[in-house]
Amino acid sequence: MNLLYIGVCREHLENHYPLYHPGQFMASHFSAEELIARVRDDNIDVLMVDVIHLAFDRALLRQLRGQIRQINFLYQSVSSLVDLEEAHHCGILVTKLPDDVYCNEVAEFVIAQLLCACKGMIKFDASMRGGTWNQAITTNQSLRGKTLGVVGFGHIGRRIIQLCSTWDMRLLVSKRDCSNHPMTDNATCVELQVLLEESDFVALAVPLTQETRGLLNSENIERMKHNAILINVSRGDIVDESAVSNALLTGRLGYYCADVFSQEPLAQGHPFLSNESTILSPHVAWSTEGTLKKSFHIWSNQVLPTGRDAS
Ligand SMILES: NC(=O)c1ccc[n+]([C@@H]2O[C@H](COP(=O)([O-])OP(=O)(O)OC[C@H]3O[C@@H](n4cnc5c(N)ncnc54)[C@H](O)[C@@H]3O)[C@@H](O)[C@H]2O)c1
Ligand SMILES: O=C(O)[C@H](O)CO
Repeated sequence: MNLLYIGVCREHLENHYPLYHPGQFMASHFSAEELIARVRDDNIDVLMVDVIHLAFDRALLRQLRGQIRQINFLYQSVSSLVDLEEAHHCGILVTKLPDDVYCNEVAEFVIAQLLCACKGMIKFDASMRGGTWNQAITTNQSLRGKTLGVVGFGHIGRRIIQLCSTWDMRLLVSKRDCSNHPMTDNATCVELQVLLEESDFVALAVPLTQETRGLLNSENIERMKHNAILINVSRGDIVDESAVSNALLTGRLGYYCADVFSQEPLAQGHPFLSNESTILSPHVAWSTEGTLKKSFHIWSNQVLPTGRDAS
């Protein structure tokens, strides 16, 4: 079998799972034509995918039909990355990580982002490294008595609520349908609009779908409290990044903490990089030493042996 690793951090793979299947490596930026040519020229039959800028849509899958047996994602959530029905028609097996490999770690990361923003960690640290002892560079905020709103109540959203349930905060969640469970796990289920209007901190924990793309647009950002903190570990395109940048510049939003971006890696010169009210990380919320090992192990074991096809 011939594997092509796409957008994978090779150093992580080598450090945490030296038993990985040998294969070729490709960076994450390329056109559909380049991918098709590479697959054909190197007789690739399995794609091992982490960061990628293309979606495996109908047209691309049809071009890969007959050559690629499997697309194996190092992701829990692949809804926005591949047309699953078409892949099935094309005889391409799509595999992904199970849903609960690292939801705890992502929830912990959200809390780290929240604390960093509320406690001014980055600003105090930068000011000290700049040689000043300035206690007034920013002001700490308490979490007690504040309202945290979590959009999406799946594996990650539920874990965030669980972890925060002893902090004397008011906890809100928005789900697609609250009617059966208005109160759950110490959190009150409300409509998105209410959550945005009443939360001091908003964390996004929804998949990228047609419904959630651009969910945090300028109109919805306007609904948020002045100086609110917005946290995004879900997918970059769930927010309108330029609306967020503007809201940070005008002081409408207090902080944007983001682990995910519309385009990854984030382009040099992106407005988020020069804004003091962003806290940024390179899509690592999921990756602790333990989850890296576990994920690489599961991912490698999912590779279909040669001779077996997707059916
Ligand atoms: N940054 C990272 O390292 C990292 C790691 C894992 C997952 N993620 C992202 O986080 C997302 C959430 O992960 P999860 O494990 O909680 O997924 P999940 O599928 O367990 O939960 C998502 C929840 O969102 C709900 N939902 C969907 N559309 C909604 C909408 N319009 N309004 C309200 N709720 C809606 C779903 O019903 C579901 O309950 C993933 O889809 C992925 O994009 C990021
Ligand atoms: O969806 C996922 O599993 C994460 O974003 C990890 O890349």
